[in-house]
Amino acid sequence: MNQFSEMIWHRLTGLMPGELTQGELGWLFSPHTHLSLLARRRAILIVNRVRLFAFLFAVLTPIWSVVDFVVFPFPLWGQLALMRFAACAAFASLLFYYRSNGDLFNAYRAIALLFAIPTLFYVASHTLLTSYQLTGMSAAIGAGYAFLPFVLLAGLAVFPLAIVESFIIASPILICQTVSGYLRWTVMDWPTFAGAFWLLVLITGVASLAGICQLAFMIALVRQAIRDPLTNAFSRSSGTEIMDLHFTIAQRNKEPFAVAFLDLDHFKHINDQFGHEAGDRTLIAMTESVTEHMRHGDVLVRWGGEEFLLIMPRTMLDQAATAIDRLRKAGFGERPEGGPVTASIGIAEWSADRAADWKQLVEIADQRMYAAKQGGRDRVVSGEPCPVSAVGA
Ligand SMILES: Nc1nc2c(ncn2[C@@H]2O[C@H](COP(=O)(O)OP(=O)(O)OP(=O)(O)O)[C@@H](O)[C@H]2O)c(=O)[nH]1
Repeated sequence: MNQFSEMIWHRLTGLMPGELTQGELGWLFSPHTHLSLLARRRAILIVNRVRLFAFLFAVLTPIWSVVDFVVFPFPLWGQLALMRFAACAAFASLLFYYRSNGDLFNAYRAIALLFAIPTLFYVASHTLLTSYQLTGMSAAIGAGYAFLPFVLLAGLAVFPLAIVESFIIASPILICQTVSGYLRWTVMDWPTFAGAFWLLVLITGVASLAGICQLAFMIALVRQAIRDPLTNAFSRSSGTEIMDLHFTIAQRNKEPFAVAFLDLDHFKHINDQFGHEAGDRTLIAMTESVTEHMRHGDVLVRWGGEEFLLIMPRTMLDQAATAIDRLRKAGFGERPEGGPVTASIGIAEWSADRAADWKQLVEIADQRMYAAKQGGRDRVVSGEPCPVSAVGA
């Protein structure tokens, strides 16, 4: 990127709420690389918003029958009232029976169901209304029924969606509109239809932008909530959530899943001799080095003061030992008095160590870390009863 385009890029990204990092900006485009914690929180939020939407529509849809009753002849208002009560029942079912399980596909299904109800109502009511010759006030109110696709697409603004998601959700409605215009199913003349379609596209664009801004806010908020502010590693509370998630996946899919418990050696000495700030800098340097050299998909959690947990999904015990070896070779930074920062490390893998749950898995890794301390520090213990790898002790 040249200087000018870099400046423009910086200006643009500075406009995003929460000042997203370069990597996070890609998350606004597509959800496929989102962190599992972000995906889970977003799935829950989307389903909650679907239910809120369903509540509003369940209340408002039957109320409008009063207007239909005043302006439309019988049996038109009666038929519309039946459709409205059917739609109301569908919205109420969505409100009462749909719950989030934290899965994104479950959230997409909720949006699809929410949009399907007014779409069916729109098709049925539109077909019915075109069979009547309405004039005056009833024609004006009847025309209002044609606005339903606009309301639906504007409704996208309620959800924290990435660009690709908004596009996928909006395209069936836009395609249906195009087809109905092309086949002259619409009662509008061609220029009016083209103008209305253009407006629909604009509304989709603005609603998608609102959705992206919501997503950007959410990314920034989730980052603040799940990261340790000093080291930028994951905080303990989010670490437990990630452990729970990966343990369940590993158990369900019978996949390997390893963790390493890292505790820096003689860290208190750094604080005592060189002050707390030097200690902080050491922790930051250690985290940066591990983050740089760990595998994509692994997660570093600050478990306590100078204790860290490295979560390694789909990793067997020997593969975890190789990964830890690589991290140790890359180093954990330098002590203020000179010499390398070292760590005592315990590794455990759920099936090899027969851990019943993630807490037990962490407990085993913790015990092995303690064994590494007892064994003289600066070493790795990855199995009982004795250290299998003790380097540089
Ligand atoms: N600078 C800094 N120090 C911290 C932080 N959190 C915990 N500590 C310090 O880390 C030190 C941990 O000391 P110990 O548990 O005795 O561990 P150690 O000195 O590394 O000794 P061994 O683990 O036995 O090798 C304590 O002095 C804590 O105050 C932090 O965020 N910043």
